[in-house]
Amino acid sequence: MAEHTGRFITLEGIDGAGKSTHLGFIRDWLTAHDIAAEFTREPGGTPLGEQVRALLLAVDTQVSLEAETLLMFASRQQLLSSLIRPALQAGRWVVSDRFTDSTFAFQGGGRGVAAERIAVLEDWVQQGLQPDLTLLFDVPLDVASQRMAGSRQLDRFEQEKADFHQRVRDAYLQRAAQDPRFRVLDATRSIAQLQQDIAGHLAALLERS
Ligand SMILES: Nc1ncnc2c1ncn2[C@@H]1O[C@H](COP(=O)(O)OP(=O)(O)O)[C@@H](O)[C@H]1O
Ligand SMILES: Cc1cn([C@H]2C[C@H](O)[C@@H](COP(=O)(O)OP(=O)(O)O)O2)c(=O)[nH]c1=O
Repeated sequence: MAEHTGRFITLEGIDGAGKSTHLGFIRDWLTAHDIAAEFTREPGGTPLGEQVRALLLAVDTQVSLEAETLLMFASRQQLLSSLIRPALQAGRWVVSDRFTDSTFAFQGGGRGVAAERIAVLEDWVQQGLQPDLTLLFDVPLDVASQRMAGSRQLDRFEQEKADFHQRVRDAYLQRAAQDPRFRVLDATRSIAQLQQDIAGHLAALLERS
């Protein structure tokens, strides 16, 4: 028997790919289908997680790559135990703006932490729980940086050089190729085209028993 009855959806992509833009659309789609859902984000989503987020995104924070990885998982454990698991067990859907694939992509691909090490933390913290559907918003770096230009103050990750973001994108695509829970969206297309695709993926997930 499945561990939970709700569905767990995660949104992933390099910074500026456009994933946060679609949260409102997903919220409206779920409401229109009478589905109760929780929306959250990583790092963050709980009082402790939001403090971790503030620390990790601040441009003047000095942190080793191991400590950064562990803090991502500390925030994740808190979020899983206080929000994600209870919601799924109660039959609610959960939509998270980033989850563990971000750690494999940013700390793994971007910073060079071994994927095997991240997988140990994943097993410990998630105990087998995985998203049911992961939407990967994929764009070339130049499109993402154009989208971010002028529109926001860059955080500690966004300030990284282009080769870091290229490794993050490559790590995402490599991971997506190995796991059927991913849907890779060509996020260079218009918001309307993307929403059409997203609606199709949500409908398919709703149909899945
Ligand atoms: N498909 C799209 N086409 C054009 N602009 C987009 C598209 N998706 C998002 N944007 C714009 O790109 C910027 C970054 O989007 P955002 O959703 O904040 O990215 P992310 O959450 O992936 O970092 C925003 O200004 C947003 O309006
Ligand atoms: C969840 C997670 C996020 N991150 C990074 C990716 C992002 O640059 C940053 C915050 O994500 P995000 O919320 O996408 O930033 P924004 O609000 O600016 O769109 O944290 C990691 O490096 N590892 C992780 O495990």
